[in-house]
Amino acid sequence: MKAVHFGAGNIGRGFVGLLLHRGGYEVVFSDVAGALVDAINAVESYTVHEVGPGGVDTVVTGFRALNSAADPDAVAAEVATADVVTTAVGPTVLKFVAPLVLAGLRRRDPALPPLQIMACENAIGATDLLRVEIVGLAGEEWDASRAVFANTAVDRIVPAQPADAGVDVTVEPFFEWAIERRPFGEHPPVIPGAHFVDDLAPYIERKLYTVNTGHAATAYFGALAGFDEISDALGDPAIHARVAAALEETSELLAQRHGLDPAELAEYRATILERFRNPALADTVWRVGRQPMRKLSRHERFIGPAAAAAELGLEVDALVGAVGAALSFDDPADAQSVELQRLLHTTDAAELTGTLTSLDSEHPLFPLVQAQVAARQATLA
Ligand SMILES: NC(=O)c1ccc[n+]([C@@H]2O[C@H](COP(=O)([O-])OP(=O)(O)OC[C@H]3O[C@@H](n4cnc5c(N)ncnc54)[C@H](O)[C@@H]3O)[C@@H](O)[C@H]2O)c1
Ligand SMILES: O=P(O)(O)OC[C@@H](O)[C@@H](O)[C@H](O)[C@H](O)CO
Repeated sequence: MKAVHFGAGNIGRGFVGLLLHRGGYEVVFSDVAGALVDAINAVESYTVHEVGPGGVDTVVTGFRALNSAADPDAVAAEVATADVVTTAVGPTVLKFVAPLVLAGLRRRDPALPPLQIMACENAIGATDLLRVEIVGLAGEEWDASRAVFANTAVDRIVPAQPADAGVDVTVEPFFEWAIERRPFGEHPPVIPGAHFVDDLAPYIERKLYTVNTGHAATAYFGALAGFDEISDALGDPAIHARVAAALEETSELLAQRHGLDPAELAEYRATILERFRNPALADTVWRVGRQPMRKLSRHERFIGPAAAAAELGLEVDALVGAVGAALSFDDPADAQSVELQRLLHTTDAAELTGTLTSLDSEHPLFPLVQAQVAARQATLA
């Protein structure tokens, strides 16, 4: 069995590649970073180090890597004969992966089973997004019987890796991978430890609106207070209280929307905050806060739950406070952070609120976010 995995970065090697290897797939990593591709091809194995309570080391073998920027044709040839395609490139990069997957499908022997495609990104409906890109490129030639698409929710914290780590990856021991079951019919992919579910919505929303809302809130409050590391930021009682309050608001929404048990949600929140506090993980506010404009967009970790909660008349003060902290995220190395700070200097508060969140000005959340934008602009004047 063979899997082609796009994005040989932190989660690609430290989670998706690892579980595909455990499932018995040969893993062909495809990446645009030439030095990373060379480094992967220079070794016969790499080690995933789990740090924290119960952590173990796992040696991964049976992989190779291709440079999709230098040799897209080779990638298409691998896709043509693969069983599974996965991605972990970031939601905004899926449109660049789509042409390669389509090129592989065009070359695929019609006698082969449908290609099983799963995008493993932090976004609701990421695989749907990839499917729309592929189908759009194919136009009238699209043959829906050649591929199956399943949305997934992946959870494991994999920080940026030290420069001297080679292709080894340090990760937390915890992981969760929920995958839509129905698209696969009787033939799901072999991924030990993953669970297949009929309705992914509660899983992806619980994950994105708890793990990622809490993580990003910690990063933005932490950066504002001068912390570099997530574990240190959460050690600050004032930041802990603000993050916990934001997660109580998202839990209330999840309980109402999906009927999730409040006591189980409280336990889930506690586990997650404990994961963030893992001192062995060396995760930074800069990685976790990366791409703040993506994180402030309509269906993402802040505006997604806050908009839905506001529509239901639920509390959103803590989430709105976290949005305010996100507006202060100022990392010269992050293109979206630079653009956000530029827009704050140049754009009227109401217009910028609409640009960032895509909320209608009549939406009950709109004036609350606009007030945060105006307050941030007042500090810059
Ligand atoms: N790191 C985590 O803790 C974690 C956990 C769950 C989900 N995710 C999600 O996984 C995705 C990747 O995150 P990451 O932390 O591994 O980032 P990363 O930057 O470590 O890895 C992304 C990789 O994608 C590669 N890439 C960029 N453009 C590409 C292209 N066109 N084709 C092939 N490869 C390309 C990059 O070179 C890089 O190696 C994101 O959507 C993220 O939200 C990350
Ligand atoms: O990858 P992002 O930028 O969407 O979010 C940053 C982190 O919150 C994220 O990578 C988490 O570590 C991960 O989602 C944990 O499962």
